[in-house]
Amino acid sequence: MSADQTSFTHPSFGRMAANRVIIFDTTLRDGEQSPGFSMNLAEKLRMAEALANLGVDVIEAGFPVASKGDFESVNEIARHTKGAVICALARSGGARDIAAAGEALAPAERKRIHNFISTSPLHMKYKLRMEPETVLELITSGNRAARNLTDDVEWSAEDGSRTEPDFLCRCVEAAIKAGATTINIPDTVGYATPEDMEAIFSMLRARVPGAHEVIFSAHNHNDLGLGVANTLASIRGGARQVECTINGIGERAGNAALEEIVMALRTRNDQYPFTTGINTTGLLKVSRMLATITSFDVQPNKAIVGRNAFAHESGIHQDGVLKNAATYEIMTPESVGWTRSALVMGKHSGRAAFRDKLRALGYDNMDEERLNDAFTRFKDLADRKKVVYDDDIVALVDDEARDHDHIRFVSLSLRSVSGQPSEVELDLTVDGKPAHASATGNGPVDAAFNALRAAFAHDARLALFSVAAVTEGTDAQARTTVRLEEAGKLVDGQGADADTVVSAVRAYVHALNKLLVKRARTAPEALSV
Ligand SMILES: CC(=O)SCCNC(=O)CCNC(=O)[C@H](O)C(C)(C)COP(=O)(O)OP(=O)(O)OC[C@H]1O[C@@H](n2cnc3c(N)ncnc32)[C@H](O)[C@@H]1OP(=O)(O)O
Ligand SMILES: CC(C)C(=O)C(=O)O
Repeated sequence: MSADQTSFTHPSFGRMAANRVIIFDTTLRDGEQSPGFSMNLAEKLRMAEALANLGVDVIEAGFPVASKGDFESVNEIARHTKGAVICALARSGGARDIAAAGEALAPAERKRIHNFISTSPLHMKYKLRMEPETVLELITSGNRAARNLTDDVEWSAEDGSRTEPDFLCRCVEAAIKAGATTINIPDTVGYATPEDMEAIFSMLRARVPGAHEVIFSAHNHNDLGLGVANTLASIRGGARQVECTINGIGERAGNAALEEIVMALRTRNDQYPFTTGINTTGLLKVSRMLATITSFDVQPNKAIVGRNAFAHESGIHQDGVLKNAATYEIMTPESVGWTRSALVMGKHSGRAAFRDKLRALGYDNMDEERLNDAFTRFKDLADRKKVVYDDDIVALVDDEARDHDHIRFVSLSLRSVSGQPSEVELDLTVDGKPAHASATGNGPVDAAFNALRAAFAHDARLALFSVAAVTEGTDAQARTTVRLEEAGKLVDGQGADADTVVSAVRAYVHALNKLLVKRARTAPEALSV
């Protein structure tokens, strides 16, 4: 079919608009071939159902001659999975392969036999050890045999991108004459460039007799990271079927990723005025299903489905997204199945995101001074902690949000050598005036509390001291509680900091402030001691 035709007729799809691109998913065949990604029958059936529900046009279910398990998988998927064409792979020169494919596909509503053979000089000489004329003969015999079993026949020129152009044209012509209705040109080893792939399809459509009667297909691998780019270029050259896998899994560096191709066509429809049948809001769910089944998660920065794909940490980006998401998002997260963008609070975050996070956590009306103090502490914490969780922010904001701040913690320095008394230098402000003290003690917390007594004399008794982690991980903040008892009154103070000693001092200062407030309520002149 030519790219400028108004429509084309396909044995399995009937009449299709010229701008419709057929999505051929090979997650269960090429994807499953790659080391560590094998799936059992139940898993393949679940994936096949998910792919059909996603709107994939063709599901390549396996290579039936490879094993009884592969045969059974193709056969069961053919029996149970509705809504998509079910496809099976076979070698062009393998009569048993093609017969096995036909038998395995028998229950399918719509079936495709996909046969292939290498056509590049390297593959013919060293792998097949066949002369080109023999390969041409097998192309003819293989496609005839497949066409006797189904009208929907695909033929692939394995290593097609490294095949001599004249010979490739001869092979494609032979395949079409023998009954192939889809011609697939794989960049089997991921060697091609976008320019190569566009030129190959343009050449074939211009030179091969009968080219306008078939659908051209691209199958690109990602060894140079060009799988998706080469696929788009193939479409520009006239391909109207693309072969791809979920999460880009496949041999070696994988295949072109389905989610990336589909969203590239959708997002850059200005340059690629093509449609697919994919329900894009289902992309993340299918991606995660595959990751769960194979126990291989995608990398965080994986396009479309990686956990960072719609996550923003840097303050300038967060500020931009809060003002207008389109400043840093070229598609909506919801369009691919995320519920929302994520503003990740970390050392690169700014005030705009911090304020937005506080609102989300229920701190709507913090005054600017306290917010700035809390933000400063947040940034210090973020410099020390790999991930700052909401609980961390709640803990440190609660510290800053307290009304009673006659005494405020400023800084602490600690010298602690095992077997020797710990030494602490402590700086506070008391009603805005600086207060400094140093002290020693049996351990850093004891020394810190002794320094507190020296900086702000008081008689209260330490009734309780406890420490808990705010979140998981060794870099978690310590949440501490200090209970003071004075004249029968008990007060509890809380503190939080990644440094346990600082957290303890904050909790003690919080308790002291509460005591001072209690005194003020019972004897106003008793604020100072
Ligand atoms: C690019 C791709 O992803 S192609 C698909 C790759 N997938 C697989 O290989 C699926 C799993 N493979 C298998 O189970 C096996 O390789 C089988 C069942 C296909 C063949 O097994 P075996 O008969 O043991 O052959 P083996 O795997 O050792 O070698 C492959 C043979 O097929 C031949 N061959 C490869 N492609 C073709 C072809 N398109 N047409 C005819 N013969 C071919 C090779 O020349 C080799 O023949 P040789 O043994 O005479 O040298
Ligand atoms: C069999 C063909 C389509 C293939 O997987 C490849 O060449 O990469």
